[in-house]
Amino acid sequence: MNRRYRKTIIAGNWKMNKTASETKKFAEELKRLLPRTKWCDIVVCVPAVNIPAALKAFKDLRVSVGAQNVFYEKSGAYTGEVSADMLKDLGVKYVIVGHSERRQMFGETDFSVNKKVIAALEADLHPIICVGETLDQRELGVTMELIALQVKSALAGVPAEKARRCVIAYEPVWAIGTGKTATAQQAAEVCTFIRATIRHLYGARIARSVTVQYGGSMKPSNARELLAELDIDGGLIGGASLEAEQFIEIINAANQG
Ligand SMILES: O=C[C@H](O)COP(=O)(O)O
Repeated sequence: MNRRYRKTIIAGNWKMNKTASETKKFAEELKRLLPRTKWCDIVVCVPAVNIPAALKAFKDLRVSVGAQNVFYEKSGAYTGEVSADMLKDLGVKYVIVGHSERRQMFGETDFSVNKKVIAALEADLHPIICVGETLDQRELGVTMELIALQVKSALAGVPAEKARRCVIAYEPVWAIGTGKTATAQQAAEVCTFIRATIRHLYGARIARSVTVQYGGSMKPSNARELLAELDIDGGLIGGASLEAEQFIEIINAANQG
């Protein structure tokens, strides 16, 4: 089975939720519930201001801490921004790039996503690159073209040895925070297409090793079915990652997949 070539990653995206003390409380609950053996990697992407608290709280749990955004310049007059080197220096391992909320509300484009991916990789971070279509785009029948464009743009100029460190998260915009999940078949179809796009860019060996996640209303009740699909190597989870018990159920589903 090809999955042995790549990591299964269950990543929580807390978005703009939880204070530093709530982060500590969550880590304590997670510690109590965490299975002894974990086949999947676990990541929690917290608000930037809570990264030090999260690193401290998750230190002994083998849970990696991720950021939700990064700026592509190394340093300078960019008020409010955080560089990849700053994240790396703190001990962050993953960073979400191009989430649809950032594309829709904060003017993120395929061009800035590409610059952020390159900056993250230069700092030895693992970018979690989000791609996904809106409902209009799905209904117009242009999902695959759009996904190919987003994947190719994000990886433009990224050499093969760095591409294998990227994670791609397929997040249909219509399924984010709506309670509507893509069916396992819909999600798998796009995740397989993402892998084919990577194969086209970098060849079969790299395509086999890149983790492709699904995100969009993933929860305990649908995680097992989604994660059973061979080309879905984990999840990027919003709402259900805020409750330790639900997050653990998804981790357990990945462990059994
Ligand atoms: O990054 C996570 C996604 O936006 C999914 O969020 P959700 O699980 O709340 O739908």
